Amino acid sequence: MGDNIHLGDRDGVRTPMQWTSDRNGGFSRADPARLVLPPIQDPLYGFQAVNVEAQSADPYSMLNWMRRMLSVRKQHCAFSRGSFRLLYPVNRRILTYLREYECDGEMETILCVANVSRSSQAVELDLSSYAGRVPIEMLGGSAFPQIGKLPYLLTMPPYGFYWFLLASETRLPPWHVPAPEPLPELATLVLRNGLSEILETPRRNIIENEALPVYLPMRRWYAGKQEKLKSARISVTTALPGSTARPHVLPSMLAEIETVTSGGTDRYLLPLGYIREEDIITAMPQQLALARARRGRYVGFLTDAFVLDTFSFVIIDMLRSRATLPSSDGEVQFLPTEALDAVELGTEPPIRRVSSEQSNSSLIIEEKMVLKVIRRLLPGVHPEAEMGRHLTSLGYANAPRMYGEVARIGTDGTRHTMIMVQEFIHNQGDAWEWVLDTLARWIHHATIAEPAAAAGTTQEISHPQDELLSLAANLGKRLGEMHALLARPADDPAFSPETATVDDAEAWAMGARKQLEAAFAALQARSEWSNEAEARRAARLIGEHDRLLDRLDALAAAGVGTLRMRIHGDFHLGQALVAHGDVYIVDFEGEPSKPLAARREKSSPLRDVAGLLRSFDYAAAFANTAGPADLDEAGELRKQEIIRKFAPTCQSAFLEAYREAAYADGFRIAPEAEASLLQLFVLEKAGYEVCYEAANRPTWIPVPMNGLARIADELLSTPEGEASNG
Ligand SMILES: Nc1ncnc2c1ncn2[C@@H]1O[C@H](COP(=O)(O)OP(=O)(O)O)[C@@H](O)[C@H]1O
Ligand SMILES: O=P(O)(O)O[C@H]1O[C@H](CO)[C@@H](O[C@H]2O[C@H](CO)[C@@H](O)[C@H](O)[C@H]2O)[C@H](O)[C@H]1O
Repeated sequence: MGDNIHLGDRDGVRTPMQWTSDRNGGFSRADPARLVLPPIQDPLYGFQAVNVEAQSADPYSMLNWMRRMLSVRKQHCAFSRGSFRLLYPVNRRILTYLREYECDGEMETILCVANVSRSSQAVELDLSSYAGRVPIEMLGGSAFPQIGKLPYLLTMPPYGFYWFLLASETRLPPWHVPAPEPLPELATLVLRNGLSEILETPRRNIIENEALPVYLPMRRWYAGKQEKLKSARISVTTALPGSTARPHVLPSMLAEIETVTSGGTDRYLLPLGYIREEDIITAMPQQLALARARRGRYVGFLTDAFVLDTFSFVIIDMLRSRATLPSSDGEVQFLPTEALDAVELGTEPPIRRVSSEQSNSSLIIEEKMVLKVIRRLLPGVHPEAEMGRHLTSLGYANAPRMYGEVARIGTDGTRHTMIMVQEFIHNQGDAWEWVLDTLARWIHHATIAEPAAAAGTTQEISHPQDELLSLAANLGKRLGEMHALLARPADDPAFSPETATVDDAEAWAMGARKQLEAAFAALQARSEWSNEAEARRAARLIGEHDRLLDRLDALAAAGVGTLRMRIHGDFHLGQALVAHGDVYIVDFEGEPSKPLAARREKSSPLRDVAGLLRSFDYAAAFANTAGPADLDEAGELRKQEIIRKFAPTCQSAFLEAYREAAYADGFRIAPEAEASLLQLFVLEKAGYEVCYEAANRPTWIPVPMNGLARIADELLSTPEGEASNG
């Protein structure tokens, strides 16, 4: 600022500092004509246009940019003391180097990439030795796609640059959907006619003994990752008909895979289909392939039929015709609801896959319906299908309408729900993503944009904090309304509310005890923590085991006489869709690791409330590891203050709105019972989360572990019989 490149020698940088737009740029009150070297008057760079006062007020000015760069640089020793290693990408217009420095036992790695040319460039970097790490852009705090074994592609604007912190997997952004990892090597099967031939030897042996043992542990929906897989076999199959619209496509099959691990026997649904190589237009059929399959002159893949559009079309056709298909064990029934009749689809409706790598796999058909393949098959009535029908019949408007269910009824009468189809809710994402985005905006607002807001140069229409509080209140209101409906007397015994007895309270305490014991076992089994503080916290928590469990009975006893009814069962921010300024509740299947009967049990509605309270805590913990990395000490303090404030204020707004909406028509839970039960269920939920993360996302364990440690501290610091309002 203030350089005059037209002056000779070094005088160009010796012009006075342009402080303000006042006389002489605020540098001197003297008569401008009497200055030895007058400040720059140039219309572009003169002090009227460029000065410290104006630049301080603009968060995106050169001055503030420079401050942020300096502050980032100061926070990371790797910039000043780290090792320096040049990378040599093929594109020589891109300068790339790594800085690494070990600080407090942790290696910090920074990747710097600069486009030194005047045109946009693309570059492929070999970062395979950092596979699994997540590049976090250090100025804005945004996470980039995870590094894999393949070359890492970046596009750069003219003279653009990036500084990335190569962080651990826990910093993955919520939108991140990992590309499914293909099997390292695919066997080749030969098929003459239909898919049923895979059930014959030697093809069956190849699938069961070679492909599945590698394939299953790579799937997010496979819940046995912690145990050794002893065997996997195709236990039940149901042949689906072909599609009349696509006669060249080989009919798919509903295959049920029985797995045996040290933890027991499980059953998973893996619809199988065949796709010719020439028909493949996306990577997924190949990524999710179990084997190559040759059929006549065509080469193709035996793959998860979820990725084949024809599979979904056939399921919808079967539902519309209320079909029943014979299966190797019983029959598969296609059970539509009346609501399905009102939904019309085009001849080739577009299909969008939400993700194949969740607890279940969901896809969206023509933005009208969601088809969900249930992966872990359990015997019994499926709570989501049942709740969907019931809430639709009660006229509850904030959950998707149920369109149908596909279930296999075994020869012994056992039911296994395999697929569900429901209304698609147009949405702005789920509340988890929404909360994280809004929280990040709040932090940005308070740490970077606020000085500008104070100077009146920017205007936010609404404050992110207000938006968060309003979302929290909406969540409370809609959950409360749902519970108020479910608390009403019902003809169907599966839905009629009851009063909790002493036995129920004992069962609640027992359930929480088992869950916590499993969580302690998972914590004890973990040998490595990412830092000393975490390791100490885990050890301290484990040490509180007995004292904590001793408190459960008293907490549960406070629930005697309160209402037991059907509930959501696994309510968290990811189970609410944000749409039209409102929220919609989805995924009524309950906690996926429990048997169906347990998930259908009537329980306290406060379990759902506790689930959401925990979820705000998760969001706070997640936000703490994300967000702008360029904060100076004051900015970091403000960020911490926001994160500290966020969860409790949202939790209060949520609770208040919940009570107002739920406690009506004689359904009310007294404050003391409410406080004790919330403590019990929050504890149990945190225990569940530790186990869930251990089995599914082990790098996330610290999030619920830290939560559990804090809840335990709060509880143990209050004398027994006195509930803390944590
Ligand atoms: N009815 C729906 N309308 C729109 N999107 C939905 C609907 N149901 C589910 N989704 C989307 O699919 C995601 C996963 O659905 P969910 O039922 O939670 O599956 P899972 O049982 O695998 O967790 C949700 O977070 C949401 O983004
Ligand atoms: O959505 P699902 O039915 O598959 O539920 C399971 O997975 C959830 C994570 O996807 C898990 O939720 C936990 O992580 C969430 C953030 O990803 C957080 O908002 C929740 O509060 C936390 O419990 C859920 O417990 C599990 O059952």
